Formats: sequence, C-alpha cells, structure tokens
Amino acid sequence: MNFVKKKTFAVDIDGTITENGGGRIHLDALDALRRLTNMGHNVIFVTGRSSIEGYLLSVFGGTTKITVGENGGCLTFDSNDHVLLGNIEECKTALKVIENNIENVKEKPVFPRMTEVVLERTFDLDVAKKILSENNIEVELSDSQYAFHINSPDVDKGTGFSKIMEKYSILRNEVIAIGDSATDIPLFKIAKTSIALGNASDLVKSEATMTVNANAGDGVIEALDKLAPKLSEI
Ligand SMILES: O=C(O)COP(=O)(O)O
Repeated sequence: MNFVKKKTFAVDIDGTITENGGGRIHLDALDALRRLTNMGHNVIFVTGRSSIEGYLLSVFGGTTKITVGENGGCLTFDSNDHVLLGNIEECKTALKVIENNIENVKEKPVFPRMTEVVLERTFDLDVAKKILSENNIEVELSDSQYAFHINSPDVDKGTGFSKIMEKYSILRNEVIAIGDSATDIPLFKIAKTSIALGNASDLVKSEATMTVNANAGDGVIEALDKLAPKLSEI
C-alpha cells in the first residue's frame, strides 16, 4: 500500500474500535487512527450510533471531524450542521407494524435519533422482514450486533458514506473501509479496500477484500500494520 497518496478510512465504531465489543474505546486503535489523521489521511467514523456520538468521538479522539451516523441516515459536519438522509416517521410506521405482530419488540435506550429507530436484539429479524414485506412497508432492517436498526429505504452506511465521497470528491480507490458487522457490508461495497475484523461473521468476512485475525481494537492495528508498515515510525 502506498501511503504517499491521501487515503480515506471509513471506520465503524462498535465491534471495530471498541475493546471486545464492549463500548469502551481501544486507545491504541484510536491512537493509530489519530496518527493517520495527522499524516494527512481522512479518518471518518461510519456508525450505527447517533452521528453526534461519532462526531464527539472524532473531536475528542483527534480524527477527521465528519461523521456518518444513524447507520447512514445522518451526516454530521459540525455541532449544528446535520444532513438528514432518512425519514424517522416511516421508520416509526414500520416499528408499529412489527410491534403489532411480534412479541418482545423493544426500543433500545440510545441517544436521540433524527432519522431511524433502534431496537433491542430480542426478536427474529427475518420474521420481522417478512411481516413488513407482507404489509408492503419498505424500510431497511439490519443487525449491527449491537442493535437492530430500522432505516428508510436505501439508507445504509454505503449510501450515507457515498454522499461524503461526492461532497469531498473522494474516489472509490482511495477508500479503505474497516468494520465487523452486516451493517458494514454496504460500506465495504463502495470501498476499494475493505477489512473485516476477526470478530466478524463468515458472511461479513466473505464481503471484505481483506480479513485480519485479531478482534475489535487489536484487529484495527493488525490491519493498519498490514497496510502501512511505516505507520509505527511516524
Ligand atoms: O448499532 C449501533 O448503534 C452501533 O454500531 P456500529 O458503530 O458498529 O455501527
């Protein structure tokens, strides 16, 4: 990998830069991402968390201050500068239908969302997909391993991140995506290089151009070491 040319790293948060998927940031992974940013690369969080959480992590963590949050539904560029790509009302309509037909559907306590609904992983997602399709309700229903997400049709991490690529004229062959869950697959598809961590499922690994052995946090360091042996010298 040639790091002379500026790259854009699209990085998932939970299960990717957290310790053992537990929500606590793996500091060495964050440090490595900050170094990449200091070298002039873009490091952009692309997450199922609220885009404000991702944005704050970028501010405090020292990475590029742009976040694709809400699983692609919301882009945050500053404290009061959000671009909404999804419509929360249609997600709430889908939620009502799921609640009326499946037991034990619970909203997950999360920071406020502008474009999506987030649920606990307490029911069968495939059953919910079938019910929605029988009711002609078109939404994206996905599992980040941390939560289930209901997003507007065609809203996912790939479509959200492609808006950032358009805005900043970032080319596909400059993008390196790093992630661990099914919600990262659409992001992998728009990146030239995609890296699935050791804790990813076989399906997610099969969609990535590269896999590493180590899990969340350490896996990011393993991936960056593979991509840029010189990183540790900076
Ligand atoms: O699902 C979430 O809310 C967070 O998940 P992610 O950061 O792994 O996308």
